[in-house]
Amino acid sequence: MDIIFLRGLEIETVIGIYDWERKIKQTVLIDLEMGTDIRKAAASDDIKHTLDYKAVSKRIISFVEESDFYLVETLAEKIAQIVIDEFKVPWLRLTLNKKGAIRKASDVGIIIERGEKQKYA
Ligand SMILES: Nc1nc2c(c(=O)[nH]1)N=C([C@H](O)[C@@H](O)CO)CN2
Repeated sequence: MDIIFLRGLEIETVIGIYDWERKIKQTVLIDLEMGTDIRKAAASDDIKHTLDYKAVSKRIISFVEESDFYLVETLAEKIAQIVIDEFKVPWLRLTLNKKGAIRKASDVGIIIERGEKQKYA
């Protein structure tokens, strides 16, 4: 299985469990690894034979900007489901970093893996 990755996608959104967090936008950083088979695209040199990482990033940005979840868990799970369902990705690993949420920590967040890693011949 090959991997297409997207790192450091920075998006402003409403996220958090406290009252003050419901009134402001905070930054989340998203890293995504998506399982795929890149060989057809490599052989044809044609975007239609691969996962378009620009299309994925635009969809995630638009979803996250409009969202207002309480937990990072919920936001991460929803993003994962969109990528799997709409882009036919069989496996992904998603890191959601709510940078600055913990005063004495540089980073805090969640890493999830969903789907099955494929074995290609
Ligand atoms: N497991 C989680 N713990 C916490 C979350 C969360 O989303 N998942 N959120 C908060 C607050 O919103 C925090 O980010 C603000 O400081 C606390 N714990």
